[in-house]
Amino acid sequence: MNIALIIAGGSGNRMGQDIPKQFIHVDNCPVIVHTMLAFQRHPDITAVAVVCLGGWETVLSSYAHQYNVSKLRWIFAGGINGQESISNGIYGLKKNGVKKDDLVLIHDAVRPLVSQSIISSNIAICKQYGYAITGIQCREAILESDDGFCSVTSIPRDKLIRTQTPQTFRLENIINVHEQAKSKGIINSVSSCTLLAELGGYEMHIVPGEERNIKITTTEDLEIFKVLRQTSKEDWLK
Ligand SMILES: C[C@](O)(CO)[C@H](O)COP(=O)(O)O
Repeated sequence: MNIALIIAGGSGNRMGQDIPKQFIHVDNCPVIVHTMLAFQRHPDITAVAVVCLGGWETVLSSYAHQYNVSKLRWIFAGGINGQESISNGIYGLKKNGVKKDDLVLIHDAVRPLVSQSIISSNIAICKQYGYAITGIQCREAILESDDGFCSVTSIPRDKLIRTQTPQTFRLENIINVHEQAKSKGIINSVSSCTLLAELGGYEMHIVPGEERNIKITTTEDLEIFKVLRQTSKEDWLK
């Protein structure tokens, strides 16, 4: 089985809206539903699971029903940060009988423009190498700053990869990573790939990402999302 595990545990403070960003409507459909439908449409995705912000589970279920997200099978409780939310999701899958060799595509709820080809490549690369991380070459010059106002250092961009999601693992492997993190007291890693990097010793194979696979963080991103939907090559988006 290939399971999309969508992480929607965040409250979206940076958006400055009353509604968490994953539940904001764009073109009459909540962002998280756009995201679930992207996975639902992929023929190799067996099921969708969502790690949901507390108090929004019923809303999510009724949206899934309303928009016919028939592959949504599990909703798990969100954690206090990304690492804990992912952990809740993978242990939830294990408890619900997902097999250790099954693939888990961990994806941000607020990346609704993930393409069918990124999903296909994640599955293929994970099957071949064990760990698939979507990423995109850094094109900008990068400065390092402690306060955001002043910098005296730049970081060479040639080797820098900006990570996106999905980040894909066999269930057994990602559970093992979280077990190790627990035993080492690592509790606040920002993503699965940063956790693997902190633990060390993992070869994370990069799946080419896309600029349009944006993470909706600010109200400006919402505007960008609307425009990108209209100019998409993927017909079902329009
Ligand atoms: C996983 C991620 O999208 C990789 O770019 C990113 O780290 C998620 O960050 P957030 O803190 O959940 O917004």
